[in-house]
Amino acid sequence: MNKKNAFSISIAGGGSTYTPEIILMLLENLDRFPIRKIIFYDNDYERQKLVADACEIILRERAPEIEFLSTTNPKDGFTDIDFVMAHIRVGKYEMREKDEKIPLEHGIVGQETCGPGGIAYGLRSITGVVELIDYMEEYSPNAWMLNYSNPASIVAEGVRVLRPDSKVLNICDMPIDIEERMAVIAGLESRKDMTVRYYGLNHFGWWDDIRDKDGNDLMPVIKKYVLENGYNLELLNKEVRLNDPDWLDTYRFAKEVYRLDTETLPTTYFKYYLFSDYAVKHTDKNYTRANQVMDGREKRVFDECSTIVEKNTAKETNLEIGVHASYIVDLARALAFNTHERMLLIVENKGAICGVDPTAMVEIPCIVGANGPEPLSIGEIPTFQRGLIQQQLAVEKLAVEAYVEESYQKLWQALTLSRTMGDADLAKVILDELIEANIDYWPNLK
Ligand SMILES: NC(=O)c1ccc[n+]([C@@H]2O[C@H](COP(=O)([O-])OP(=O)(O)OC[C@H]3O[C@@H](n4cnc5c(N)ncnc54)[C@H](O)[C@@H]3O)[C@@H](O)[C@H]2O)c1
Ligand SMILES: O=P(O)(O)OC[C@H]1O[C@H](O[C@H]2[C@H](O)[C@@H](O)[C@@H](O)O[C@@H]2CO)[C@H](O)[C@@H](O)[C@@H]1O
Ligand SMILES: [Mn+2]
Repeated sequence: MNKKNAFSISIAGGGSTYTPEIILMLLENLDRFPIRKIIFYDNDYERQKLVADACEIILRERAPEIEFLSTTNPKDGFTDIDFVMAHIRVGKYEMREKDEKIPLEHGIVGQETCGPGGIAYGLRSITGVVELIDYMEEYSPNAWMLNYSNPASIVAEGVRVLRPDSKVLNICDMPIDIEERMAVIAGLESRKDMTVRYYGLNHFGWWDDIRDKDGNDLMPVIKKYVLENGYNLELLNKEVRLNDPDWLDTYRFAKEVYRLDTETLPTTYFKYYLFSDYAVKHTDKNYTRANQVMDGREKRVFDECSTIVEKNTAKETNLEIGVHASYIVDLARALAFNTHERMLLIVENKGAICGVDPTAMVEIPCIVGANGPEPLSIGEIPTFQRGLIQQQLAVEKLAVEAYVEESYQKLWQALTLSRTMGDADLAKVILDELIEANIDYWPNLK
């Protein structure tokens, strides 16, 4: 990594709906994190072009000194790079829609990262992410990859098994988003005014200690609010997802999840694992989240990019910065400037959570410096959490073993073991439909 000068960034998945907000975030943070070059890399030229053309205009207007390139050529995309920020969606929304609709057709949870759909997505993502790692190591061997391509748990396990020595950090912004909500509930300016203890797998974790900087326990005040409202902030007039009923429901539903264990505060995705009947009943199997995103975020972002390109200016753009982006800048800074910031990352357990497989890829607080993350010890956890983690971990490990060994049997076991699934025969029916749908993406299972 070139520490003396400004940094060079490759955004892999340049055509992502999140790319413009990442660019805006990087621009807003240039004083903390100087940049000399930004490259967009994607394997879909058409999709990336519109986003790239709009971002080129944004960059020209706000930071003309930054060199910009967009490409579908791996050598150009990964040469002379300090950080790869990766957010690819292998199979795009077309395949997300199938991941969601195939299980739902059989009365089983159909979700981007949970249950059979999440496993299907995992088997597609591993190939794409490993390919990016190989490009990075070939053309910029000292670079770090900050990866948030989903499903992060399965991707992290796949990378641990297939590229154990790679400089890849897997991250998620779900806990960040919830912590911002907790800070509002506790009357604080920002989540950075809190120190948290959190443990679990990605999209499958709990907070068991939250304090302000003076060490005061914030759990009681947050729990009191969550018991009635979940993480929905409408009561405080701070809700930012007013146009997004699905997310509002998910944040609100956290109160039901909380009631199941009032010692900890949960992440939202337990709605799908622990209350699957509710989740299925409240999903329209003909118009799932993939359809909502295609008609919502994707349309909004691409329409706005078109407007910028047509007007040849982004001075009045309504594109916004999200929490999704800010977290990656903090992480890149921690690595580049050895800040030793405390951050939640997905890392190998190695004893941090007692009673959980040492090779599990767990999401826990780490101190991040130039050498990468140093995980903090969590210690003993309650039986309820340990039981759930072990079961979900087995699902993720079996999915990766199935991918590596091309094993139909192990993938059937993975689907059967998912808490979202009941019956092994039904798991097999869903698996067979997923195999057919993923013919262009999955290994040939025997
Ligand atoms: N970790 C998190 O908390 C978090 C939060 C939000 C989104 N995400 C993830 O970010 C990713 C992007 O989400 P999105 O909704 O913007 O998707 P999107 O479909 O809009 O963008 C993904 C891009 O990846 C490209 N792509 C697909 N396969 C590729 C490959 N093999 N090589 C290079 N490019 C490839 C596509 O062409 C597309 O342009 C998804 O994986 C999503 O799940 C993660
Ligand atoms: O259904 P989608 O595509 O809108 O969201 C799926 C993603 O949801 C989480 O990310 C949220 C994030 O928590 C929130 O802060 C904000 O940035 O929006 C994101 C997406 O809407 C989750 O952490 C991701 O892994 C999912 O991909
Ligand atoms: Mn996530």
